[in-house]
Amino acid sequence: MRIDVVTVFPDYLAALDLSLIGKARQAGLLDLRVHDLREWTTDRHRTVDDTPFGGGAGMVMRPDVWGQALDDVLGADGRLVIPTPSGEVFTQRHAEALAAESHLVIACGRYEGIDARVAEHYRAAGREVSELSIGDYVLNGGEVAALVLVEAVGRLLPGVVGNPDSLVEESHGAAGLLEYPVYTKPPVWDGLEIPDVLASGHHARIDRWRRDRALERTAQRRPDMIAALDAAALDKHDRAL
Ligand SMILES: Nc1c(O)cccc1[N+](=O)[O-]
Repeated sequence: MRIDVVTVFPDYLAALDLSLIGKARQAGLLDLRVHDLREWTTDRHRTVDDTPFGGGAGMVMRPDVWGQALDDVLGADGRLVIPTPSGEVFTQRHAEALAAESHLVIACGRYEGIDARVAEHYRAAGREVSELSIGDYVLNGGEVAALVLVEAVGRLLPGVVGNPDSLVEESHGAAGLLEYPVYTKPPVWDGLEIPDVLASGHHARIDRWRRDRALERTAQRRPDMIAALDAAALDKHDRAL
């Protein structure tokens, strides 16, 4: 997969040289390219923004500069992704869908955002344009969201995560539940012991205990996820909880 990130702060994406994503890039599993939007400016001051029509505080990023950049970077197969507080909330389902694409282009807005005609232009040209939010809070730009998107999508690519089984039981995974609590050595720490069942070696009981804790945790913290569960996914033991 190829992912292009276009931003006025390319150094912000340096963290993607580290850890699993960095290793995936070195192994050729992920072709990640970061571009400075100012490369597409034509004026002496390398201007990327201007005042908003209709008035109001802040500045808006210019459609002409973004259009030049995205025309060059999208190529024939790029799917445009725009991190924005006004987007659909990004979920694991979005990550899975984006991981199935061959080429993503992430346009990182700053200031008050990118002129709305940019998304409109590429939708009118028949492109898939995903405006996605990583959460209901205010950031200074899309770069942090781009880091989240690249990591969430990149780790799903074949060969990136060492043990693909570990992708199955995660929070927001196939079961649609939050992850159960995890424990490791020492068996007693600060006077706190691990749950006995986890040291029992009885795998059926351990599996049951883990599902019970995942259901309880999800019901307490994310009742919306419980409500979204397919009833058929709950067995009679689950319903008795
Ligand atoms: N929340 C936010 C923002 O304030 C600015 C750019 C992108 C996002 N977001 O993706 O959630």
